[in-house]
Amino acid sequence: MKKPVISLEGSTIVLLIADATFTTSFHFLSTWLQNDDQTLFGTADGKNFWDYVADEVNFKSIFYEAMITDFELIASVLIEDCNELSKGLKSLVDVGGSTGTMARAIGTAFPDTKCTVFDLPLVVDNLVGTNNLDFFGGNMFEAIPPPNAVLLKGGKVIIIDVAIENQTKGKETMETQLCFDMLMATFLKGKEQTGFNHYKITPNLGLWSLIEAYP
Ligand SMILES: C[S@@+](CC[C@H](N)C(=O)[O-])C[C@H]1O[C@@H](n2cnc3c(N)ncnc32)[C@H](O)[C@@H]1O
Repeated sequence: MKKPVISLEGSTIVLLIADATFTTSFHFLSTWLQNDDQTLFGTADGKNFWDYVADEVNFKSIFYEAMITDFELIASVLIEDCNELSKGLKSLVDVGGSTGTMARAIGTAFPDTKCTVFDLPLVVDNLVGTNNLDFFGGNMFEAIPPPNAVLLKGGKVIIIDVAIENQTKGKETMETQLCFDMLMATFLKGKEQTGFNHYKITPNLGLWSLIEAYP
């Protein structure tokens, strides 16, 4: 698979996190620190982040475009450098797999692996699969589709995320990872990953790492 070339200026993920939707929320920081709202985003916009994405057509397109661009790059590196991972893998579910960039790339590179993309109905409902790729809409906090049980039974949980403790990549990378961490903490009640040292971490996906967790 040919690696896409992405410049910093053109990187949709950079444009996304610099979008006013994110930056203006920080004007409400002092209010949020003094109220009981779960997220800064909730204080600034009055709604949950994913509801906002669903309602705001322009932001929704910037958001999912950024996911596609970012994950095209990550998929190409993953397939080239980590193809050991897919050995014997009959099926996989990409949870929060968005419009299927990653699963489509894996399905094309490994035709014997059946890939299911699981994401919110508003994201996947109109998407069309292929012979080894399908889409399943739902809420991961309520139910995970049956093929995921196969994936877990197969013995592998693969996480692609920012692993902050990996400080070998230099100051700029660390700063960008911390910027993501700040966005996760204020927008989604989450955080980037720390404390995964007991899993195998391969930090070869730019800002992201491949984290292999085995049940
Ligand atoms: C940061 S994006 C991940 C990008 C994605 N892995 C890709 O390949 O482009 C997070 C994804 O999780 C999805 N998501 C958010 N809440 C969800 C939920 N409760 N259940 C399922 N998917 C969810 C979003 O729609 C979004 O596509």
